[in-house]
Amino acid sequence: MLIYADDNMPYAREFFSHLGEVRLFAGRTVQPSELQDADVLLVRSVTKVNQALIAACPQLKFVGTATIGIDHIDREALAARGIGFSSAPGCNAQSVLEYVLSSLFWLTEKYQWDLHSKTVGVVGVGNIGRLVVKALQAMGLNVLQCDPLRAAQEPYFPHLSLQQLLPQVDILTLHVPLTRQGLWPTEQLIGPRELKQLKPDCALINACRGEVVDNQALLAEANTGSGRPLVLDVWANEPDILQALIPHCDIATAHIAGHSVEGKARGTEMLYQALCDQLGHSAELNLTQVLPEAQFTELKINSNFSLLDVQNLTRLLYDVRRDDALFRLHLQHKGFDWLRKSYPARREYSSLRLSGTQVPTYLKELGFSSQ
Ligand SMILES: NC(=O)c1ccc[n+]([C@@H]2O[C@H](COP(=O)([O-])OP(=O)(O)OC[C@H]3O[C@@H](n4cnc5c(N)ncnc54)[C@H](O)[C@@H]3O)[C@@H](O)[C@H]2O)c1
Ligand SMILES: O=C(O)[C@H](O)[C@H](O)COP(=O)(O)O
Repeated sequence: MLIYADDNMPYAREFFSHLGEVRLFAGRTVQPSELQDADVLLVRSVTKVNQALIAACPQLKFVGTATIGIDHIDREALAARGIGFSSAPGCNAQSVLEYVLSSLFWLTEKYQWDLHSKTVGVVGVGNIGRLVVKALQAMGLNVLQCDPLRAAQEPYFPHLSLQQLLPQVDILTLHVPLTRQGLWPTEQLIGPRELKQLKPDCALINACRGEVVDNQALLAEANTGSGRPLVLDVWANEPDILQALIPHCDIATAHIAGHSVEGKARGTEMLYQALCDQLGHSAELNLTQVLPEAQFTELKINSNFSLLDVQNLTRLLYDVRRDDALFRLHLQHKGFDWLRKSYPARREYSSLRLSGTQVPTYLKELGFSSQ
């Protein structure tokens, strides 16, 4: 069996070699003709699995994407050929939460906010949005939620429409999939009209998909001197992004919010399990067997630890300013995809075990583990 895997998919050989021959390919630039003898195709978000690619692979039996987003996959075309499919729902949700928290803590310091007096709007309350809501509420922030699909199914879900939510929030964070059809499409969900509905100083965080926000509208607003705090991990038309937006961003990164060591490895593991299920094999390897030891693993929390110390604690694991600095330094010469490919390791909060008799509950809600 020939298994083709994106060369940016960690541990692909470790997980899949006992099932077949693993060959690696460059995800962004691969041509369908390079994959024509594939039985299994394992991609990330940069490979478009469309009709042309599927037609070029007559033996294809399984396609997996080690990502949460599936807007690059033509699932109807896969189903029409009876090709098995799996994505990796939730694999990097914690990683995105940590990106959002680090960004919020930095904005708080930069603008000297009283974070706990802020109201945060979370749009899209699925795997990631739920973690964000839980973490912010645990720290005592006021959180408003917008998710019409959940509202339609869950009578007690505290949904506000986008129009109700926008004028009320001080920080808006987006966690929707990119969709172009259906009752609630998200392409350009935030455009000129929505920007006007926001408070002028409401911060905007986009770590879902670039096309969910009208990038030209953001630039037009920024060029008026609006000064709206901006955190952009994702951009319209990656990797050829609207570079004029970068100087207006407080944090600008290369679509790496989900790229923690655990987040990427979990994606590979989820595909491995899905392929084993399809083949009727039992899995021989799991995540804990492949993850390297973290550089530090234990920290004692004393009784005088307070909410004000959370920022310093989280910075031990991840400070988004590192990724912002790399982006501004290297984007021009090395490019968007180089930044993603050579992403330095970052471990999730759970890699640090907190000890002490009084580890606050909110730290567990943020994803830290305790003894
Ligand atoms: N930047 C990154 O590295 C990164 C990492 C992971 C995921 N993502 C993106 O984040 C998205 C969300 O991830 P997730 O795991 O939470 O997905 P999910 O499918 O679990 O949740 C998405 C939620 O959005 C809701 N939704 C859909 N349309 C909506 C609309 N018009 N308005 C409000 N809510 C709407 C859905 O009902 C769902 O609850 C992914 O689809 C992916 O594109 C980005
Ligand atoms: O949808 C996702 O899971 C994320 O956007 C993912 O982290 C994107 O990373 P890529 O697959 O492009 O490496």
